[in-house]
Amino acid sequence: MDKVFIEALEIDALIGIYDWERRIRQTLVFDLEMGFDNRVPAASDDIAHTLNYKAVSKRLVEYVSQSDFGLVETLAERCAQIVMNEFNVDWLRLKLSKPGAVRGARAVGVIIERARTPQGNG
Ligand SMILES: Nc1nc2c(c(=O)[nH]1)N=C([C@H](O)[C@@H](O)CO)CN2
Repeated sequence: MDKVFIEALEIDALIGIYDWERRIRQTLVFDLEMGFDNRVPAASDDIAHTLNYKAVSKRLVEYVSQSDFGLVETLAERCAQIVMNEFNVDWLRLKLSKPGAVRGARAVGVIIERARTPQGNG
């Protein structure tokens, strides 16, 4: 399967379960892999036929910077739904890292993989 990816997209957000986290903004890092048949845009050389990684990035920045959740799990799930629903993506892997959240760890976070289940005709 072909993919389009976004690596290390940094977005500041209000996130976390502790009181001190409710008073600051923290930088989150997003890595996305999205299934897409890249033969179509390759044949036409037309940006309109792509899964446009700039458009996806812009939408995520818009959403995440306005978001306010306790858990990274919740934010990751919402982002996955936005990408799948608004950009017609059937499969994705999303890694959401929270750098510096745990002393001694470079980053912590979640990796989720989501696939749209094919609809039967019965
Ligand atoms: N699985 C998770 N564990 C933790 C989360 C989380 O969102 N998912 N969050 C925290 C705190 O907010 C932490 O990031 C502050 O250091 C702890 N564990």
